[in-house]
Amino acid sequence: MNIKVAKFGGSSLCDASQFQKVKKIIEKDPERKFIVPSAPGKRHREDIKITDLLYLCHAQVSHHVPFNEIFKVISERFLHIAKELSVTVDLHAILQDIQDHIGSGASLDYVASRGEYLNGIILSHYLGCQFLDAAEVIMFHKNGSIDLQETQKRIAPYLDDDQKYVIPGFYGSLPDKSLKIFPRGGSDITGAVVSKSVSASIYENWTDVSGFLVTDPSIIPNCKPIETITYRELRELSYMGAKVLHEETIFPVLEAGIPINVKNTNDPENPGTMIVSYREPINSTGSITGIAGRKDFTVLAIEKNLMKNDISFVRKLLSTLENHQIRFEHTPSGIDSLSLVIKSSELNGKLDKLIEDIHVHCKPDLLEVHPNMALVATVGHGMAYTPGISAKLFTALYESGVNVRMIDQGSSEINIIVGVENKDFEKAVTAIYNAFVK
Ligand SMILES: Nc1ncnc2c1ncn2[C@@H]1O[C@H](COP(=O)(O)OP(=O)(O)O)[C@@H](O)[C@H]1O
Ligand SMILES: N[C@@H](CC(=O)OP(=O)(O)O)C(=O)O
Repeated sequence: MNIKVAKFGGSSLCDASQFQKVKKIIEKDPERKFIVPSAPGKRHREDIKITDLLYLCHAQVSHHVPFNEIFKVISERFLHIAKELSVTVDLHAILQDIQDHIGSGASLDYVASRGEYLNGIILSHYLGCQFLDAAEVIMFHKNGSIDLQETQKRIAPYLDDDQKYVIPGFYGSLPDKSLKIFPRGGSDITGAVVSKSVSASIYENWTDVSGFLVTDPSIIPNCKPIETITYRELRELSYMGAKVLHEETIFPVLEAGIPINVKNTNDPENPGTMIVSYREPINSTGSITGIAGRKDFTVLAIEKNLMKNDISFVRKLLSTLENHQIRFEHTPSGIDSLSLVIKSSELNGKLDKLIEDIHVHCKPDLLEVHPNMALVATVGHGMAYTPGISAKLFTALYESGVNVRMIDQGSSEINIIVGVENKDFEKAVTAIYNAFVK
């Protein structure tokens, strides 16, 4: 029998009524054998995710401030879900144990992971499935990278029975048995790691939208969904800010070619989006796959006459960044000019010294700092080979009055990135969407 892995995000498990939808989905398909839950997410716009409350608990304890009030909110949320679902597991004892551990200075990774752990326990009881603690099966190397071989070995004993298993998302264990979490949003990565480890026929990622949409629905309401997208396109879009899937999700499933199906827990019959290794390139109708972007970058624009003749210039510039431990995103360049696009958060408290050091080591003729920039990526497999795409994109931006401050097609032929001012970000996304999709 094929094995399917089904990951349910925090929005799919935010309250008892969402759990009921999840149960129907799991019961509908016997192949859905491994279920990966996140912690309860937001029930409405102003709500707070359980994971955020757990981070807050840890911060309170590290500042020697009482955390009991916040922990009470967390406990009540889980107890309420369990009560509404008539789940009889003794949550009080488990919650007390967690509270004691947090109070005695448990690690951030332990504290942050408890939302998935508790949700996993409730979900497994509610579904009548086995609970498989991620601490026992999702294994990391000492250096913090995922140990796929060991994970596969640990999950192997559970493959051939007729049980279904709930494995909480977001965390696993280091070789010394301490807990380690993935980056925020990382339950998606757990789902991919489990899929790879069990050679799943498909990795279903259940969320609150009907698949990967062409762009962020908070900018374009009723945005069109993407039917099929390649891993590479997805990687570009999620790296550039499309929130649905964590940007590292594809790596475990990429080599094995396991398709990811993004589906909507609130509309389970909708086919959602299939993420696959290959699809036909976009054709001469000039369509695109998606648009994503982020605000708050700073561009350092550097000019130096005969820059290309100074063979050590780029090395000196990048060494200066390295000395300050600053990561950059893009480096569009011209004959005698080069720009560094850096997340503004990377520069906090470091900008003045960085500029001083660039002047000392690289001696540029001109160095300008442009803060408050946003990047907008338009992504589509085969875009570079399709005449007219750039013209359409830049015409749309021009006609909307968006001032394009930077262009970067990079070496990947599936992406055109433009830099605009933060204030023009939504306008730029809307202009591109209307030109290509509407
Ligand atoms: N391109 C996009 N397609 C779909 N959703 C997007 C996109 N960009 C941003 N989003 C947002 O991502 C949300 C789903 O991601 P997330 O909140 O992490 O879900 P989950 O709780 O299921 O993990 C959607 O509700 C939507 O608001
Ligand atoms: N709960 C964790 C992990 C996660 O992936 O959550 P979600 O699936 O709701 O994005 C977080 O908030 O970061």
